[in-house]
Amino acid sequence: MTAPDFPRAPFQTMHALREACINLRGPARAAGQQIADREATLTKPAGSLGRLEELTRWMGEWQNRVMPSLERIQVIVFAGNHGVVAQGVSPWPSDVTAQMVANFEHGGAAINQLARIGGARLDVICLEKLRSTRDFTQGAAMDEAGFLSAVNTGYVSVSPDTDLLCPGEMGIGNTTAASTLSAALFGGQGSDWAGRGTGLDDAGVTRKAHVIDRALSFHGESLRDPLEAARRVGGFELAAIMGAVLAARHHGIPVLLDGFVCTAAAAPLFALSLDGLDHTRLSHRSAEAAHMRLAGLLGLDPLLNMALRLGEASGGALAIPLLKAALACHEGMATFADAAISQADSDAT
Ligand SMILES: Cc1cc2ncn([C@H]3O[C@H](COP(=O)(O)O)[C@@H](O)[C@H]3O)c2cc1C
Ligand SMILES: O=C(O)c1cccnc1
Repeated sequence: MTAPDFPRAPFQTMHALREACINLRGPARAAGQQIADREATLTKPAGSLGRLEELTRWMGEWQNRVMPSLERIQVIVFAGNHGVVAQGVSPWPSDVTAQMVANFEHGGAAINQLARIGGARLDVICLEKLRSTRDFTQGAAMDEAGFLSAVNTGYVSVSPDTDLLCPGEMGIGNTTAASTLSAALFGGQGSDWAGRGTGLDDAGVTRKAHVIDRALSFHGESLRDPLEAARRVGGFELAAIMGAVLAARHHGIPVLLDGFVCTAAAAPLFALSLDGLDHTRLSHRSAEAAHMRLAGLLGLDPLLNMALRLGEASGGALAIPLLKAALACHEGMATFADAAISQADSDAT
């Protein structure tokens, strides 16, 4: 578990970042067609491996490979702290963020186990030495320099030769940032987006909803721009996730998004460009109530429904074996010709 050496920051200005979010490469349709053609020859009724078939095609189209690879998988957990914790939005103190980073480093967290099972490398990256953002009910969470630095850190943490990226986060208070950012991007009020996070009771959820409403009215029209919304009511680790997901797009790396916080962090890319998350799949449906509201708005259909509500990239890591299974079938199955199996009467299908 090592932090990579960082090359020069790719985005010096908000304008440069915005351009990079808008000028996106598309999928390699020719590779996808070849994958579909091979799939049709494999010894099974057409379409019978359901979403596994679609996942293979998706990986191949973004990797631009007729035979996709899952040799090099990167799980990256970005850690950051949140000034809005001062408003009583989490049952846990901000100190837990650093304590969990130490736990990641000692191999004791859920993500250590799940990344190992998935055969993935795990990087843990602390943003701003875990200095808190500004309380966004009273000002912008980040200034432009801090926001860009976090986006750049996320961007350069993705190795261009990675086959699959699973981004995740650790940051006490960050479900409030995710809810506020979701409301800023897609509308609605605090009560539409506030959930229990790490275990708030009903009174706590009501308080959290009011905090979100106060932030929305404080920032007002400035939230109309997705990057401004991410800077004003997001967080350092959310900005880094956005940077990492953008880097994956530029390098042709498919991405498994995690739960509510990770999905909200990536959502500005969709708000800036409707195809901005086409290289991602949603690994799972989080138990955080607003996750499915957000997923529906983004057009993302979760692969797993395991009632996880953890973060840390846990859902993404848990779904890696599904992708490996899809690939194993595509790669290893015999064709009808190889196995000398008669095919269905095409008039009857
Ligand atoms: C021990 C512990 C480990 C965690 N791992 C992820 N989270 C998750 O919970 C936090 C968000 O929830 P809220 O907004 O309610 O604070 C984030 O750190 C998230 O990654 C954890 C939380 C705790 C307490
Ligand atoms: O779904 C998530 O991302 C989530 C839910 C609860 C706590 N932390 C993260």
